[in-house]
Amino acid sequence: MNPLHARNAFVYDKIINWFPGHMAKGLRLITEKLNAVQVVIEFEPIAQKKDRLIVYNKSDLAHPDTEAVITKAFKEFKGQDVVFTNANEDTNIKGIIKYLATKAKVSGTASEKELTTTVMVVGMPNVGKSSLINSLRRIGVKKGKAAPTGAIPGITRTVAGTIKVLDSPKVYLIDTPGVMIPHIPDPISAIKVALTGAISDHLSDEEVIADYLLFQLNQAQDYSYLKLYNIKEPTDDIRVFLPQVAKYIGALKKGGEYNLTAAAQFLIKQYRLGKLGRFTLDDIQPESLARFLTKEIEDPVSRRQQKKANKIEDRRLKRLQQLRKAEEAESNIESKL
Ligand SMILES: Nc1nc2c(ncn2[C@@H]2O[C@H](COP(=O)(O)OP(=O)(O)OP(=O)(O)O)[C@@H](O)[C@H]2O)c(=O)[nH]1
Repeated sequence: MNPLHARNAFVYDKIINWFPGHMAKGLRLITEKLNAVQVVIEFEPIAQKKDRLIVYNKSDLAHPDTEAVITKAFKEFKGQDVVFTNANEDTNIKGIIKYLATKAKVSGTASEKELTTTVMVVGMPNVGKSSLINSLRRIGVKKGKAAPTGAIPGITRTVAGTIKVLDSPKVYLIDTPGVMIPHIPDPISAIKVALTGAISDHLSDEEVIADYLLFQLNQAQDYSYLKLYNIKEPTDDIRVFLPQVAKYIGALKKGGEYNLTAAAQFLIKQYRLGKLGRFTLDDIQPESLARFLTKEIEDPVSRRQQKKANKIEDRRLKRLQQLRKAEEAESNIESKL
């Protein structure tokens, strides 16, 4: 095998903006409903004021070494527990149910009081929110699918009603549509997000995503693609790589030319299914995680979003107070009549 002259860095400068109407609506509904829940299961930070449980789902696809580093960093810099799950295999689901049960509070009418936890599940499209809810339901109440799932982002379109995942105490979950920040400022992050399936593939060029995948594989000196697709020599050139993959899968256009888009789509799908092995796209070193977790507090986008969410929450509380006052005034009048 010839030594590979791999690229030192991946160069890409396209900014991807994807914030369809249903996401804007979803974000609004999530913020509005936040008052009604005790716990938020998050796939990324959104609700600083609530009890939060951060879930790293699809842990079966990530590099196994990353779990310990992430757990330690979240504990150290955020005092926050994280859970690693595989929602398709019900891995680590029992622990989540136990945690949610500990958060139950007394609710209901005076005659029928009960212990309840209401939980909102939030995160980017395609991270497995609905799959996690179904898994919690399978384990908690031994019941089948309640939330629709699928490999295309945007399956869940609205903030649905509650789904029971435990009987005693009662634990209810609220599924939400996948939401993203409207603007991903860094083009490489946008490719990573696209690779995870959080944005529609056609928005970012599939061949660029496949090129990034090749770059990552070569950086990790993971040449499993040679055996997988019957390729003789490692390459870091997507123009050399894609035709060989197209040949392997028999993707040809009408004139007999290799269909490179089909080859790129195939590779992306293989990555998402874990066929290219378990690896993590982000740099999960203790130092870079420390930088990320401390920067998050300073991130102007997060702060702006938080400020906006706080404002909405304050407005809702004010409105609630006004309504209560109006109700009290009305009942005073009625009692005098
Ligand atoms: N390998 C693996 N795949 C998973 C896991 N959880 C979910 N998936 C798959 O990921 C895809 C998306 O899952 P969903 O549960 O629909 O994701 P979602 O976050 O609800 O998606 P939106 O409705 O778009 O927000 C499906 O094809 C699932 O089978 C997991 O833990 N491991």
